[in-house]
Amino acid sequence: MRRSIATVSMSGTLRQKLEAIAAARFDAIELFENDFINFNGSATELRAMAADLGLGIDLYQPLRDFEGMPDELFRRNLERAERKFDVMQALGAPLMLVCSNTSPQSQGDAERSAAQLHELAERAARRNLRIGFEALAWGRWVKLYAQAWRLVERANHPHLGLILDSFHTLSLGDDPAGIKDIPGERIFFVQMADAPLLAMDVLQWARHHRNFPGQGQFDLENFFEKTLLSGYDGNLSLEIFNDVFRETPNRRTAVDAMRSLLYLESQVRRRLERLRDGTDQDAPSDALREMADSTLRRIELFDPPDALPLGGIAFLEFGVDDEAAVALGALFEQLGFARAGRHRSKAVTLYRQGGIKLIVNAQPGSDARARFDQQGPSVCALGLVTSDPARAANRASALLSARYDSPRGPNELRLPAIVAPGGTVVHFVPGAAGDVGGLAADFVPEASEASRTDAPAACGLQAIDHIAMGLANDQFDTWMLFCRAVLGLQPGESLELADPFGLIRSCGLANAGRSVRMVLNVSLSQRTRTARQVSATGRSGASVHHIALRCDDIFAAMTRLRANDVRFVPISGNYYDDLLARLDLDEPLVRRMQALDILYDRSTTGEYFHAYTEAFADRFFFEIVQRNDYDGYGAVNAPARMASQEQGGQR
Ligand SMILES: O=C(O)c1ccc(O)c(O)c1
Ligand SMILES: [Mg+2]
Repeated sequence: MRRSIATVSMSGTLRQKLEAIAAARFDAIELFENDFINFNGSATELRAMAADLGLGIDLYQPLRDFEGMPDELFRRNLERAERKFDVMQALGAPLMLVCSNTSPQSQGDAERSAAQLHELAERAARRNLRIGFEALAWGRWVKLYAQAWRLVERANHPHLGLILDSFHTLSLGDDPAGIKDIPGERIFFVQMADAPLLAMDVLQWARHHRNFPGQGQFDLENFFEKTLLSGYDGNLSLEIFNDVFRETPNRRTAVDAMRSLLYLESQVRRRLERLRDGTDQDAPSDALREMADSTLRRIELFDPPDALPLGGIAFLEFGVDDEAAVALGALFEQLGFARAGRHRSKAVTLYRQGGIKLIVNAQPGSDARARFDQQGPSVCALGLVTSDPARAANRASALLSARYDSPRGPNELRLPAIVAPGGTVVHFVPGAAGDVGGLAADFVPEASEASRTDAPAACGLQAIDHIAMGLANDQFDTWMLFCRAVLGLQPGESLELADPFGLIRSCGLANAGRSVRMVLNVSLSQRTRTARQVSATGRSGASVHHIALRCDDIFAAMTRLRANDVRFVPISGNYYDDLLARLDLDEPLVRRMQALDILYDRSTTGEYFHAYTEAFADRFFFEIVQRNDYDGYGAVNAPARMASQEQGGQR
């Protein structure tokens, strides 16, 4: 299958788009007509430019408002088409996309529409070109792929075929199951687009909010599987109209685009293998198993190493300078962390409590220190536990993440590591290497620690429950795809939360075992605290915004943390009165929460107690959580937290 992308999907001039698309190793483009019309060169020049970059121009699109027109308009349409055929021949583009008519002048007479499409295909055939007909979800008469296919069948011309676009099918809630019964060779092109589920006018949704497979909520794996089962083996293409992509640096967009296709292919490959092997939930018929088998033989779908189960967040590493190292170390001790060791050769300190490991890195010349210089104190790296770190890194590389190689001192452990979008380093840590995840070797206990009389007592914090990222608007989709494709996390629901100065969009992701959780937060306003923290990251556009630490008894933990003078975000008394009004809770329990600024949420399965520390250096803060069979992140309480942070005051 040739992997391709429509030029409308990214920012830049046409030349810049093509360069980014080629750099991400696409085979071809769909040339969006406006990009050509506004190009300051001829079709021949564009053809040469694409060829130099190794890109085919596989589709010219779209020709609008064609089928079902009154005779006079039909004649004009044919003239228009002939001129576009001239352009296509000069471009070397073999296929034209005709989208279903949206004009009020079009007539719903299928015979007329089929005859007109036949004539168009006949004209195309004379030039050895082909026509693909696509149902737009808002077409006047043709909205569904089945309707488009009926017209194509009726027109009955070998140079006329069907074009599928997942957006139009899935936005209308139509079932793609019927696609597998269409002869694959009559499907001339396939466009893949995902989208968040939004209750809005379908045209606005389609023109502004599409995104790449794996970034939205459509079931594209099912759609693509059905397409492949038809026997189709043409282009796998992306056609994404998205307001944010129009301004996102196009090199990143192109890499996201390719990653989304590689991920989709690999997921569908596994689905087809399960279908072939009969290991799917519903027992497939022999015929279906046979179809899956022949599809897998016919098409080389991408086959990266499988995502490995993750076993937790092994550590977080903070980039600081000497001064911030002291301040952050002091905060960690207040939080009940013990200084567990100093790095053999670097200005790096390890803090531990329960199963949590926090590393403070102030080593001059290190990448951590460079991150501090750019952004102030921040999480520069994290470790994820997996049984096979090399394999996890190989999957990440296969899915286009860059490798990270740290400079290594004598006898130091080097963990396979990759770079997450925006520069945070993700190390893969072997689960088997003891409870320090193999890090122990790098750190030596400080002799003075053992004899310290002021060493902090633990506060009962056991594990890193989740980390929340603050993201620039154009990083959200990039991170969503990274978390799903590279790390194998699955998203929960996407929510909008009210900060006093704007809305925050928030989506949690977790692994199947729920030992690794990430929350992606993006500010839709420039004025929220999240937005200010994100802008402090400069071009990176992504940084850890808070770190949630889990305990088994939050009342005991909070009492100790308070005794250590940890400063928490104060919560309004009105919040607790509202809790009592909303939920059937014990008043003494609520008053105990109030005394400790503990927030509360309940789901059908369980309960969540949580509290927030004041921010460190206005960059990130900690959340103390207790989870009782609860799977969310207390999002209903985020507005209370954000309002309190803005109103100031402390306890
Ligand atoms: O929004 C549109 O006009 C439009 C054009 C061409 C397409 O392939 C499509 O899916 C939508
Ligand atoms: Mg389309």
